[in-house]
Amino acid sequence: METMMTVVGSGPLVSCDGPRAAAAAKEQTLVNKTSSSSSSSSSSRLHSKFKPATSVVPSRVGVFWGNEKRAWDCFGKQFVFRKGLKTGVQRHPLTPSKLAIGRFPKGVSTTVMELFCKTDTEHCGAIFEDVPHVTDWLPDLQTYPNPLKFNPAYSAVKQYFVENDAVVTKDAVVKMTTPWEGIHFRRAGPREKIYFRPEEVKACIVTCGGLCPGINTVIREIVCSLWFQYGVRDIIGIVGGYRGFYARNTQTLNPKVVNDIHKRGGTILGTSRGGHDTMKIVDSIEDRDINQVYIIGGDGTHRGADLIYQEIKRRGLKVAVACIPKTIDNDIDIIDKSFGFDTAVEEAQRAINAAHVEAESADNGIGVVKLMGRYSGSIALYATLASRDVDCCMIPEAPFYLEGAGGLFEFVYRRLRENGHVVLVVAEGAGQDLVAQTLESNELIDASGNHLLRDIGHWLSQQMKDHFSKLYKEPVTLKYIDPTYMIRAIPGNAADNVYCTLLAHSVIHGAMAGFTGFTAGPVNNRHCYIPIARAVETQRHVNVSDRMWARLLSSTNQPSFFHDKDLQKRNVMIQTENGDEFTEEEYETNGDSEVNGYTDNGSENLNTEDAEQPALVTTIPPADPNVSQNNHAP
Ligand SMILES: Nc1ncnc2c1ncn2[C@@H]1O[C@H](COP(=O)(O)OP(=O)(O)O)[C@@H](O)[C@H]1O
Ligand SMILES: O=P(O)(O)OC[C@H]1O[C@](O)(COP(=O)(O)O)[C@@H](O)[C@@H]1O
Ligand SMILES: [Mg+2]
Repeated sequence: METMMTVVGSGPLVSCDGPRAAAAAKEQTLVNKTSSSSSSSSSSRLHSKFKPATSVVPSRVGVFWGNEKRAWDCFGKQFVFRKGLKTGVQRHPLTPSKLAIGRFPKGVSTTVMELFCKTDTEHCGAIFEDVPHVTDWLPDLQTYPNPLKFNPAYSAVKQYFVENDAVVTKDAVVKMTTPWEGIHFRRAGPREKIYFRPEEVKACIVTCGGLCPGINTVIREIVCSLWFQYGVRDIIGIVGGYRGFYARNTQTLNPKVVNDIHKRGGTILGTSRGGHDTMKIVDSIEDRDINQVYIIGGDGTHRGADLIYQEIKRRGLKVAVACIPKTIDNDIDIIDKSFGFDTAVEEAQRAINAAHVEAESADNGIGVVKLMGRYSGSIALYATLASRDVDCCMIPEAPFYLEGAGGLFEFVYRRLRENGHVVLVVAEGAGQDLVAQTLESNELIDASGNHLLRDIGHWLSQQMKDHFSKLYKEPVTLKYIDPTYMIRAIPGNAADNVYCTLLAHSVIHGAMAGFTGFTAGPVNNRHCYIPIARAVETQRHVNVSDRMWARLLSSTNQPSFFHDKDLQKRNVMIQTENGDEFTEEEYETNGDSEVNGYTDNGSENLNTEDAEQPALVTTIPPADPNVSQNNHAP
């Protein structure tokens, strides 16, 4: 490796005092110019010995990376690809998409290693899903010392810089016998060397898709961190989402402009759906000499960002593309949780509280609250668990039905009888199949191509009113609350603001270090860089077969709405008017399958004129204060 020391103009920004500062300032003016990226590209940064804390298998532990045909080891001379790297076979064009951290016996041959690397699932070890780096297509880029080294705020921090071979495991829980297995991501954080001279950086920020609490905080912290930590002075905002790249003027951003924007909801840059035109966007990036693109958005935005990154790579530009996952629905996989989610759940409490107060104050009060969640019921789940006032929570992942044994009507009837009121939370994507049965098919999409959902909250409320007014003499009092936009159009809370700050720091450190095509977020509470495409490969859903959903079910005691008839027969306890309890099966065997106005074929025995002797409860009896079927006070 050849290293040239070149004197450049004034250093970035940081002022320090004393002899250490003088030395630091001197060092700051030196640029470490490497003629080859073999020591600076992300591949070589991973050349370190990987040792387990305790050696559970008497084997050698190493780091190698490979694709389907080849494998490189990082410390054994016997492996030919090590030699290949030295002679200049850079990561490019043999860029492996994945890097495996493996364990293999001493003296193992290359052939065996190749076998190990054939598939990701081989027992050779863990998978490292690395992010791209600008040196993948520009191998001879210069590096520069990270100015944070001279920043008094950070220089005191021991081991401030993140080791280049630091990875974070996706699965925190591992087996003792195979602790290395599983997927790993590159740990986020500042690197000792950077690939952009701060004076040359022209950064832009764009926000796309729906709103989310905390977007302004992310914008603020990207601007302030670039400015104060790295000395970047040229930062612009792209106005109005992706289409702003080619259809709108830009906005100059500096710490003064963004000073108090974190106290406001929304995004000061504006946002939009649709309008993604990869070529026009990359043309605009080139024309404006932008070399760092920060994109804040959800799954759709990430798909668009990946196309931008691919086109930038195809054109061979020195431009870093970095995303910050934004989704109120918390539906981006891999990362622990998206920013703004906590704030949204907290705000949802206000709506649930209101529904509860209204329901409690009325005779046979029913409160219905609709919360956001297109395909993921995370907000509804967490808001329900947090509240304890909710009797039943319905989410897209858990189908439910209204009529018949084990259905929602029956459940609501029981809760009214027991508690005098009932509170329902429904995620916007829940029960779409049910709504579709009664409303005309109306396949509408928004400008981004997202399906527009039917209004389950309104539909459900109407169904409840119709059902209970037909069935009982006393009608129910139903209040429907739709706080949809209120929970996302607010500023982030304290915890989300701190989280947004960390996200902003993660992305700027990554971009300055030359990484690109990545999104950032915490995995097991450690911030990581994740390839953009990987982050949206799968969508996060509430897993109704895991313990979190079970916790909700046990907290509300709501029906699980299993369709399996046998399961229902085993689990559904039927209570007769005189208080006797039977399983549905026993009840059927006894020849009387009608309970509380419900028949076993799922249809109500309505109090209509042609029903000869309706065995109905025609009024909802007063609440019994000693009976409560859920875990909250009646
Ligand atoms: N598959 C895609 N390819 C390219 N751009 C996309 C894609 N999906 C969405 N986009 C763009 O991303 C932006 C935001 O997408 P959208 O789905 O509305 O919100 P979100 O990113 O929050 O999911 C829009 O400008 C849209 O045109
Ligand atoms: O009315 P809009 O802006 O299209 O937003 C509605 C949708 O936005 C969401 O909040 C999700 O938006 P994103 O995909 O942009 O994160 C959904 O919950 C909801 O269906
Ligand atoms: Mg989306």
